[in-house]
Amino acid sequence: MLAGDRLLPVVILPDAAAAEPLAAALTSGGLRSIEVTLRTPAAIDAIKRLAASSELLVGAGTVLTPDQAERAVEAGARYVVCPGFSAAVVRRCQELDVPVFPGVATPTEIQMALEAGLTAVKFFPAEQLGGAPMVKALSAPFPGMRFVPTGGVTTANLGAYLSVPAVLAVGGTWMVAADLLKAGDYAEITRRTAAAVAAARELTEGADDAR
Ligand SMILES: O=C(O)C(=O)C[C@H](O)[C@H](O)COP(=O)(O)O
Repeated sequence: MLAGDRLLPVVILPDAAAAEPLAAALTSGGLRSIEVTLRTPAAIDAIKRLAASSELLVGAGTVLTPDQAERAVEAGARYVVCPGFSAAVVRRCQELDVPVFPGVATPTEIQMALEAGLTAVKFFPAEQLGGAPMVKALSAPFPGMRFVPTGGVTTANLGAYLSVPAVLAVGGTWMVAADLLKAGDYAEITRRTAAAVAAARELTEGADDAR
């Protein structure tokens, strides 16, 4: 699902009316998914609008409770991302048949995710936890687990993450930074998105050639 672009833009939307121009900016930058965090009152409405009107695969982020997962899925979210591991949230998503990516930071949490039947998790906050070398070290004992490092990722360091075979995709707000959304600078959002897409494509194709 996220394996195509290997990039997941994480958005904190203050105003649901920004949903459509933002979707257009991301799509023209070459992206196909978006994670709308439930950090603002506009989030559920924004998910509804994106699910109804854009070609993007829309997910909900910062999901902390089973009820939030349910509301997000009702609004049209097709996957759920959490900052940490909650067995209750994971279970509800599985009941709803929606992919869920709980956040992990330790081997213990990865084992919890494995026990819950998951094959991919978010690694959060990635840079603060030790970056790409930490993902590499954590992935060694869990060969079946894939990671989505998020937190502190930028165009400058995404290559280090995407070079780790266990990394499914990287996520973050850098392509859709709050100041750009506030200023309505969709051209810069498209520019950052296109730069990230090009960097990710180059790395992924390079890795495929080397295999
Ligand atoms: O809470 C969640 O579920 C999240 O999605 C957390 C966000 O992914 C990170 O806060 C993004 O971090 P930055 O890219 O460094 O801004």
